[in-house]
Amino acid sequence: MGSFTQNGASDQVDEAQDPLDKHEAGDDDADAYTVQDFGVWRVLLGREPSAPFGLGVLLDKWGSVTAAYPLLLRFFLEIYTLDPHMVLLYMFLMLWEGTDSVLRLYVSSQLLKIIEKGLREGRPDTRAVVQAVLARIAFLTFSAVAHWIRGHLSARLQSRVERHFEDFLLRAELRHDMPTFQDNASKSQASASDAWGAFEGLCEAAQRLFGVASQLVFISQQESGGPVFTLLAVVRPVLTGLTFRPLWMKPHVVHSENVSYRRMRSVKAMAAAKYRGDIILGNIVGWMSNEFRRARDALGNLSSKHVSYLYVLNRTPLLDITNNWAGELPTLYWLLHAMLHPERFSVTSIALLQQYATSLNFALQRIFFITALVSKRVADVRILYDAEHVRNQMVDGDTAYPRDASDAKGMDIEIEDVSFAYPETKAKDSALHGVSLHIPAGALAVVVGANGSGKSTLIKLIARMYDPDAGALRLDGLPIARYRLADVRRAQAVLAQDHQLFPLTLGENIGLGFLEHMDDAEMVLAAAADGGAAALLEKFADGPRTELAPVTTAYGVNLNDEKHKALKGVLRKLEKTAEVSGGEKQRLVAARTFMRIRSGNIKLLCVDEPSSALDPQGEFDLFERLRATAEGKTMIFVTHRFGHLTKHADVIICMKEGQVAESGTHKELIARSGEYARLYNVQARAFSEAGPAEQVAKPISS
Ligand SMILES: Nc1ncnc2c1ncn2[C@@H]1O[C@H](COP(=O)(O)OP(=O)(O)OP(=O)(O)O)[C@@H](O)[C@H]1O
Repeated sequence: MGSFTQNGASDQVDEAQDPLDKHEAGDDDADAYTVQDFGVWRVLLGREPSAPFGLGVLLDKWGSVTAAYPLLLRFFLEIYTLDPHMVLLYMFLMLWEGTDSVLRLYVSSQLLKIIEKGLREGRPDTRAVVQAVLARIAFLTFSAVAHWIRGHLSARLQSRVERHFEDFLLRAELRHDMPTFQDNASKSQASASDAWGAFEGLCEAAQRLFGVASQLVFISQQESGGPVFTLLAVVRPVLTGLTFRPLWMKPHVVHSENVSYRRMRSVKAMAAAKYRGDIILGNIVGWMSNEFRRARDALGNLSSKHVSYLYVLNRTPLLDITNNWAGELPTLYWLLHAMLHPERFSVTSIALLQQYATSLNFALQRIFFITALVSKRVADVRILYDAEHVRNQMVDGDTAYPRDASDAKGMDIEIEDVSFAYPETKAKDSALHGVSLHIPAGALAVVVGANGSGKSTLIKLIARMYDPDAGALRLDGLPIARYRLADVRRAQAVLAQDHQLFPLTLGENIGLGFLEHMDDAEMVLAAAADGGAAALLEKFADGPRTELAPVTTAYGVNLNDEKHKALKGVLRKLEKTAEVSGGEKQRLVAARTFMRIRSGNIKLLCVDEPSSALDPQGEFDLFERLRATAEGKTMIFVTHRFGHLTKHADVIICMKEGQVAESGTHKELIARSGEYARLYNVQARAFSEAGPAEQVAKPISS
């Protein structure tokens, strides 16, 4: 018999053959990759240009950097215009810090030379020593001050840049229509912090390049340095840099196939607060401990250290040996030089040569590291700007709605042979197929039908959240897609079952229905009363100014000591969230719709079962007020309850399996004894079979 569990974690350290193995690199497969295991990790390594010592990769990356020049120019100009003075000063200080090493070398070489001269002549030149020491102190002081100023500038500039790109990304994302938003491929992977990372990283790369260039020039011109020494000192860092190919620089995918490791992780995840109730009630504490221990024992010595670390361990020691030998070249040069020109040699020159070699080695190694990062920074900038090129899948129209200033208060809706499947279920079952119906302006339509029959989908198409795949949907005689989307939205109010409360005040949550009067306290309170939320507002001390779920910024650190009880108390009171019940939330959302109806622009009101959590009286009151407030406008109510609404309906549309099963008035549909009558009778029977008390709520009779 099959099992649902990954049982026997202990005997499953060795896993079955990975099905991905068969994708191993083939010569003609552009996307090929190879599979390697490191500890508990399986790494799929993408193919890269093969070149000796990674030189090809390096050139390739620089190529991509130069190709991105126009984009980088835009990026820097955009940041520059945020605060030109601050940006220029920041960049100047960055470059200045780049010369830090060469200035350090210069100052200490001067000091060493003066000391040596003093030692040789038997009497130190006090004046020169004092001057050199003062120069060194001045340089160190200036350096520290420059660093301090840059730290301050960096904190401000970073926030400025991040906010600027947060705004950019927010605008790019907010303009997406529903299908685009739901399409994962259109989601930007960029973040505002990447923007700052790119700016800072690129400035740092320039700083390092400047620093290395100045060191190379300085050292090659020194008496105790020279071009040959400079060349030899460069060999080791260049070799190390070119052979430096850590995992993070390679295109790769990491995952773990190890059942024991995965089991350990999932049991550990089960300790989270949200599972605690189920764990206690299910009495599975003992099982969890045993399972964890079994998995732990099965893993034995297999390493689960970060895969980057394990990857580096895997490389041949020959590279390290060669690099270390290359590092000895400057020493060999000194020895040779000392043997050939013993008169030119001194302790100072040896100290200086050593300093030069160390400094160059460090600076050049940093350059290779930074170079690897530069191409990532450039890619980040590209991804950032790509966010604005995502095209909406729905095309906006250019006709104003309404087309004329007619007195018609309602919206005429014609649907002809419409079919539609949700983007993520394309090619599978359609949510609607061959739907045709007509709701005249000012009519009250009630849509009924079983779960999943397509009622909400119909509303979503009328509200142009999606476009039909086939057929025509006309508003006031013109295809909906011909109208400007913003105009259509302004003329519609949709109250559905899945609205959310925003992390704003209660008043704002209502006021958002009519932006121009959002701060009109009187109007907000009146809308709250219509939505049945007036009593709720009074419940909170801050009334409409209450924030239910304030944005949380507060946190405390190291407050466990008794001494910090007061601070802990303050933290507990800060940014406290408040709760409302499901029914109260629906009342607040309904109040927002009443606010929207008050805008005076509404020609269509769609109400899609917004009352699932309301008590019967609340639901009755809500529907009555909605009908009264939207009198004369077209109204579409989606409901499962056959009650007072169907009595008032001009047309009832009965949906079944994505199609209109039938439509007509209540009387007509009951007389037809079709799907509507069947659904109606299911409810009616429940009432007629119940006792007399329940019969009070009996549905309307035919
Ligand atoms: N966002 C979505 N993505 C994919 N399929 C969806 C989505 N929303 C609805 N569907 C599917 O479309 C079909 C019609 O759903 P719809 O929500 O219109 O039904 P409904 O009649 O309003 O149902 P209910 O009475 O349960 O609210 C269902 O098969 C449903 O699973």
